[in-house]
Amino acid sequence: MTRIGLLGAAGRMGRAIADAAPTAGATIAGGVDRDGVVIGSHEDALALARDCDVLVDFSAPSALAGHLEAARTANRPIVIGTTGLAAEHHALIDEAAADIPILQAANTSLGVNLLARLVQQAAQALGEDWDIEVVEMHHRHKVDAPSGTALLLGQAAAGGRGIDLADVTTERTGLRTPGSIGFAALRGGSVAGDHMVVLATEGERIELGHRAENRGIFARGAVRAALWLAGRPAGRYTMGDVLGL
Ligand SMILES: NC(=O)C1=CN([C@@H]2O[C@H](COP(=O)(O)OP(=O)(O)OC[C@H]3O[C@@H](n4cnc5c(N)ncnc54)[C@H](OP(=O)(O)O)[C@@H]3O)[C@@H](O)[C@H]2O)C=CC1
Ligand SMILES: O=C(O)C1=N[C@H](C(=O)O)C[C@H](O)C1
Repeated sequence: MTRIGLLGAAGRMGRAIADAAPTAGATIAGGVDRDGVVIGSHEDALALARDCDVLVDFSAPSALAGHLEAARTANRPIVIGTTGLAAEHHALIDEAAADIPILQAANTSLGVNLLARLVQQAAQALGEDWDIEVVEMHHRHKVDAPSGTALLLGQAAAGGRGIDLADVTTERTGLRTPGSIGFAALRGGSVAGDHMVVLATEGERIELGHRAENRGIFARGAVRAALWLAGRPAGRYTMGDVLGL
């Protein structure tokens, strides 16, 4: 059975993945966090990487470089679910993906990845007189905003229009810029993750959305991604590859 090494093991997602693994077809080889061992006996990410088939990282952007280094040194595949990644983090992932298989996904649920396809199609079918706004709500503990998923959905919409998201993100004051894609982030309570893409024009609007009822959907998706990634050649992969979308 595939043995997962958990990075960020003490966190909400780390615990959810440890719970989901046995029924999703994997075992947990061990888990480490900022302060070392959480599950098993490995002292750090490198020791864990050497003793597992695939790493799964749901921690924080500041941990990414060290986790990639451990995966590379031990020659292990790694699933990265951490969000809040900047361009420099994506550059590190691209570089490491020359040597090892890496799957980076802002959202590992089937529903959100299908939603991204629907958003892409809708944006492609509708003209620029349809304004696009992405609204998300998460629990009070979340630190990054907009969520990684909101950005993923924004990128899907921009892709449908054949443009780069970076070129059409908008300021929140003054008159709305035509063709821009806007974001709104709400934080509160225990919301596992709600996302809504609103496409609005004069007289009508379309709302395409997804609500996560618990973290189990992300955890099962992460385990599925890990099973899929183990044994692949070096390269950078997406949940779309795993799910055949
Ligand atoms: N791709 C997806 O489908 C999903 C992605 N996420 C993302 O996963 C990440 C984790 O989410 P969540 O579990 O809720 O967050 P938590 O804060 O509960 O867990 C993160 C864990 O990582 C640890 N950590 C932080 N920095 C470091 C570091 N430098 N080195 C080692 N460990 C570190 C934290 O330790 P400490 O508490 O000491 O800081 C904590 O135990 C977030 O980026 C979130 O957005 C979440 C859900 C789904
Ligand atoms: O932090 C969370 O909880 C979540 N983060 C991911 C994101 O930023 O999109 C995925 C999910 O929405 C839950």
